[in-house]
Amino acid sequence: MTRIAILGAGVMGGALLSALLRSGHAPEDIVLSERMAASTRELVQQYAVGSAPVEEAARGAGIVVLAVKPQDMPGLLAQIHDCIGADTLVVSVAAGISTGYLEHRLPEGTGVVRAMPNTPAQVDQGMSILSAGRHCTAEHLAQAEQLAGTFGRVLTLDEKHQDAATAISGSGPAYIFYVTEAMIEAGVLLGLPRSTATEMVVQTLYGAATMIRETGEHPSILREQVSSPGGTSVAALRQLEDHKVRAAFLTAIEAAARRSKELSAGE
Ligand SMILES: NC(=O)C1=CN([C@@H]2O[C@H](COP(=O)(O)OP(=O)(O)OC[C@H]3O[C@@H](n4cnc5c(N)ncnc54)[C@H](O)[C@@H]3O)[C@@H](O)[C@H]2O)C=CC1
Ligand SMILES: O=C(O)[C@@H]1CCC=N1
Repeated sequence: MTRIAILGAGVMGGALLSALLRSGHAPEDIVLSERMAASTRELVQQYAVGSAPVEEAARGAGIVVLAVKPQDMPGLLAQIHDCIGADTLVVSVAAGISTGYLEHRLPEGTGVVRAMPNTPAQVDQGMSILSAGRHCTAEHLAQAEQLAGTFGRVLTLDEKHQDAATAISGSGPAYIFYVTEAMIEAGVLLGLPRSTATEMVVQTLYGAATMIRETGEHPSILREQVSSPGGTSVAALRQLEDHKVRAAFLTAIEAAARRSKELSAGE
């Protein structure tokens, strides 16, 4: 089986590691490299996978996953440059880092895929957007799609959409968690015990998301079904409009996309 090296085992690298194991990859086919010794020890003990310095982990791997912060990418690429084989696929999950940037810092002709996953990958409900680099073959892309498919849904899009993908689905869970927190806080304000408010909010989010997926209806139709004339929902929605919550989402998501562009240091 293809050996997979995960370089950087923080939130995303760790999520990928556990998803691969859940989906049946053998621990001996996965090697991780993490510069924080305590995290490495914990993951190696928990998952029985091997660990090695980045150079060693990358050498001989069929797929090398780069899961470090964008700021750490130049150093990592310099470290592994001479360890990438001719057929190795390099998959980067870093926000803002383009395939061109990676290709310029890896051996000429390296197959590269830029991926934008999200943290629901931890529970196999991820959303990953993939974009192929210049030297990425159909087989490379299929490998990357299969890899990302182990922890959720996958879309393959032109790279020009990656900043939008980062802003919508990459960072998206943060907005949903923020809304969740706010709704729980509102329940507490109305006198509910925090645990009761949490259960109500979480099941409501889960139910609403499931409804959107299963009915295929536009969210505005589903919202109208909840909003009885002169009732409670319209009273609340009017406040959300008055406080420009929709406009705030547009501005916020634009800011995330802008930040994704800024993180890209060019080629
Ligand atoms: N957290 C998220 O929701 C998402 C993160 N991403 C991207 O994933 C990448 C990683 O993000 P997180 O996992 O959140 O960060 P993190 O900080 O949790 O993990 C990064 C890990 O890389 C390690 N590291 C850095 N340089 C290293 C090196 N040279 N050798 C070995 N290990 C090294 C760090 O010690 C750290 O544990 C980022 O580029 C981010 O843009 C993408 C989608 C979602
Ligand atoms: O906030 C970030 O920069 C990363 C990329 C997408 C989600 N988390």
